[in-house]
Amino acid sequence: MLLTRRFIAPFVAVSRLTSPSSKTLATQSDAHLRHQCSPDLTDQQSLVLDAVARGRSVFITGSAGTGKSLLLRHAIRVLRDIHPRHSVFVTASTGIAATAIGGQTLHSFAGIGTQSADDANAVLRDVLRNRPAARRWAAANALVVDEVSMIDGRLFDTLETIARRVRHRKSDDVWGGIQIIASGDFFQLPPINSPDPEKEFAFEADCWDASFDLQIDLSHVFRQSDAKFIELLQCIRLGRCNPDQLRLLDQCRVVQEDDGDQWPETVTSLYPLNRDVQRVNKQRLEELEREIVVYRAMDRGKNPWRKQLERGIAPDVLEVCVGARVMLIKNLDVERGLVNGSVGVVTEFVESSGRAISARICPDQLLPVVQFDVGVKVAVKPSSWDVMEGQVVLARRRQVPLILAWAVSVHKCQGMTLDRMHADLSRVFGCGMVYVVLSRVRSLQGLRLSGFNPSKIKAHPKVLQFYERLQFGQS
Ligand SMILES: Nc1ncnc2c1ncn2[C@@H]1O[C@H](COP(=O)(O)OP(=O)(O)OP(=O)(O)O)[C@@H](O)[C@H]1O
Repeated sequence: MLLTRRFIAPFVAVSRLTSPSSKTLATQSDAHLRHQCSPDLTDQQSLVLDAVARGRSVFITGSAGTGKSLLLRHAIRVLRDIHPRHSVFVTASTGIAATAIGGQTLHSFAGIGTQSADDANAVLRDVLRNRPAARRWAAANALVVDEVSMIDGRLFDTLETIARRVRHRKSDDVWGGIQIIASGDFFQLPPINSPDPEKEFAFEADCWDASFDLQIDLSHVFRQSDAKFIELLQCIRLGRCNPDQLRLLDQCRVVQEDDGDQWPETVTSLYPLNRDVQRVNKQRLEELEREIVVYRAMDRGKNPWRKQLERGIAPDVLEVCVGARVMLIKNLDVERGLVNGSVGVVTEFVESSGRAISARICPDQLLPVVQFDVGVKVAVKPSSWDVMEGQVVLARRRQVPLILAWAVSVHKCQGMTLDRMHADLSRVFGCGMVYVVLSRVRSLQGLRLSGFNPSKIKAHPKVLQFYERLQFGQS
């Protein structure tokens, strides 16, 4: 399922690859593909990797859980194989998303800080004065942009203008010839404070269609397997639920004294606001009345990169005790089910052997042992989160990859898969948020709701139109 613009037949009529180097690129990529296209990937996912390996620019979209993030990781590997490594820049619209894929924010890559992109010429002047930023633009052969849905159309156009002007000696093409791989779902979280109502979304940018050889809407949902639940989520995504579907959601409502066994005691609650998350976790931790072990993140690097890490998923300070519900925030061992979002309970602390944990993170050098709900028990060692520019590590955070799991914020749960979840929707606002929340959980059986009101299921009309256009182009 794909929209074609310059992508008329497989890899025909693509105007970008006319440079002498393009043949080399194709040969390298063919060899690469035989190696990379794992049989586990769907046809659509393989098609994307094939296009990426052939130097095409691709927009990857799809419902929650269709494998966009997994595919993007594969695509980054392909890009690093086909281009000189220092010329591949991995970015995302937010610090959390950027840190999750080992990149930097799009703003910091571009050298535009967080200022408004209203005046492309003024921004361009700033970028040209900012030598490291101008060098990055000049050096880039490929630019990855994750969570592109959170970038507004005016900024997208401004970035394209910067790329073309900085690189005019290299290429007059769109984005100055940079291969763009963007990923995101416009039905999920929208841009914040878009300055121009005509260009609220990136797909409204003048250069949007010209930017991509292939725009693909991934259709196979992996996170859920129950067809009824998948259909319900699709309807929520589109902002249209029928009465039968609303009844299904109604059955998930939390009733007082409900589910006496383990609901909602051991279940993660999702809240839109951070202050609710902190309040619930603090209260539950205190109720345990056990000795608390503190883990402080160990950072290196300068600002603004350090700041990006501080805004990321790994906490500055993690406080846990025996009995605390915790959630993994990294994929530790996918085969054993220890993935981003796996939850469990801290059962004990053990002294680390060797240098498994720095005294700067935990003076007593204790590791938390977690009994995960998937049945695996492990002593969790610190992990690293990097801010990368090309191949260079700009900043690094080391921390134990856990957060308290009684409550998690909607923004932090992006990309997570949860077996059981209680969602408090009373403070949900805007389009897409109900969908983001509900699409984290694997099954309807694992879902409990409070504060739900059908009027909160909303999709933006422009987004609906854009996806209709995608479907139309794909038919
Ligand atoms: N081809 C595949 N075969 C098996 N599992 C897959 C495949 N592609 C993705 N998955 C799995 O599906 C789950 C969801 O994938 P992923 O997180 O990449 O989806 P996503 O589209 O980025 O979701 P979201 O929009 O919610 O962030 C993950 O557990 C991932 O490993």
